[in-house]
Formats: sequence, structure tokens, C-alpha cells
Amino acid sequence: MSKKVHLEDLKGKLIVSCQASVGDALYGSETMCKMAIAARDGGASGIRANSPEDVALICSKVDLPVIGLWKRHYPDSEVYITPTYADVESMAQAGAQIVALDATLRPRPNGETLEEIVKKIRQNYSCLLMADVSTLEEGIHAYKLGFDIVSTTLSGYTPYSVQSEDPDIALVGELTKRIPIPVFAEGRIQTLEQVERLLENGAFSVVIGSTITRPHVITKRFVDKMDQMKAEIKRLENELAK
Ligand SMILES: CC(=O)N[C@H](C=O)[C@@H](O)[C@H](O)[C@H](O)COP(=O)(O)O
Repeated sequence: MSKKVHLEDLKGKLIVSCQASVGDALYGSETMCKMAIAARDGGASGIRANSPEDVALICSKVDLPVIGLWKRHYPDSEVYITPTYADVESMAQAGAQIVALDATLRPRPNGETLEEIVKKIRQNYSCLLMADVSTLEEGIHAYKLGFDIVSTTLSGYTPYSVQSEDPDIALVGELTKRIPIPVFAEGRIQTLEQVERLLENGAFSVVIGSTITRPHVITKRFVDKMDQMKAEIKRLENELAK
């Protein structure tokens, strides 16, 4: 049974998402656990992690609250973040103090509903529930279903939500005005200035993944920018040569 987490301990704090996909150089529970230890050593107040294996290992080695999710793809649904009751149950059993699940209004596998999942988890487990949403409507709906936290995780990742390369600062502000539970800012956060604006807009906590724990993503961002700059210099040289 996971230890109780006190959300106040996460207020104004950083949660580091330690996740890697199959095929990533850093894929594997041992490596993700080392990432979580490094995040703890850097002062993170919580960890977000994917899969029962990674969560169980991190919970055993890192004395921080763990937000557990399980990315699983089902043929009959677009929902892939902890889609079914069994997936949520696996994360609670792995020891996650908080279980994050897709809280969009999209159809779930096997015809399961978010309402049924929340009700059943509340009957059987003491973990907190975090709603990964992409719109204000989904956040309000998740609050009404009894979630403990709403996170902007999926903004920009559903076809009907705001598409941007930046974090959805506006959604954080809208959610904090409309629901009384903690709103976590999550998704595409890359700079301290963005963190400042997110907190100013009412973010309870900030979740950062790729910019801290995905070296290939960080590397690609620099490489792409430098290639752009090189191409621009070449273009200007050609202009001057005319
Ligand atoms: C869209 C989706 O599946 N997001 C996932 C949610 O767990 C993770 O892949 C993200 O890395 C995490 O939300 C943190 O975001 P960022 O890596 O941009 O800091």
C-alpha cells in the first residue's frame, strides 16, 4: 500500500517526469530510477514515472511522492495514459501515491468510462488521482468526478485542443479560476521564464520531463536550431554575393 502523500508538500515545487520510450537509449527501469535519484538530488519534490516496473523500482529507491501512469495502446481507443481500470489498479499496486490517467472525454477501451474507473478505484485504493486533460471542459469534468489533481498534460496532444510548441499557460489560468483543486502545469515546459509565468497563473506544481530527462530531445533542439542558423547565414551570404 503506498504511503499517503500530502499535496501541500508539492505546492510551488518541481516534479520531474522520468520516462523513456522503447527504443530510446535510456529505456529501462534501472536507468529511469537513476534519473529519479538524480532529480531528487537536484531538489525535485516528486517524480512522474511510466509503467508498474519503473514505478515499483523508483518507489523502492527514492523517498519522494511518485505519480504513476501506464502508457498502453489499445486497438479500440485513442486513450493511452492509464486507459483502463486494470491499468490504474496496476499503478496503485506498484506503489504510486498518485495515479495519473487520461481524463479526456474520448471513448476508453472495452467501453469503460472514467466515472466507473474513479468510483471503483476510490472503493479499493487510497492513492490520489490526477486527471491528465487537454481542455478546460475536461478539467471541470474531472473535478466533478472527484479527481484530486488536474494536470494540463494532454493540451496540444488531442486534435481538438490548442496546438502549440509552448506550455499551455492560458489553460492553467483558466483551470485555476474554475476549479478549487490543485492544477499542475505539465507539457513542453523548457525555461525558467515559463515556470515563472505558470506559477503566476496559478499552477500548484510544475511537471517537467523532456527538458530534464530526455537527452536525445534536448540534443535535437540544439541541433535543429544550429542548422537553422547555419542555413540563415548561408542565405544571407548568397544574398550579399549577388
Ligand atoms: C503527451 C504525453 O504523453 N505526455 C507524457 C505524460 O506522461 C510524457 O511523455 C511527458 O513527457 C510529460 O507529460 C512531461 O511533459 P514534457 O516532456 O513536455 O516536459
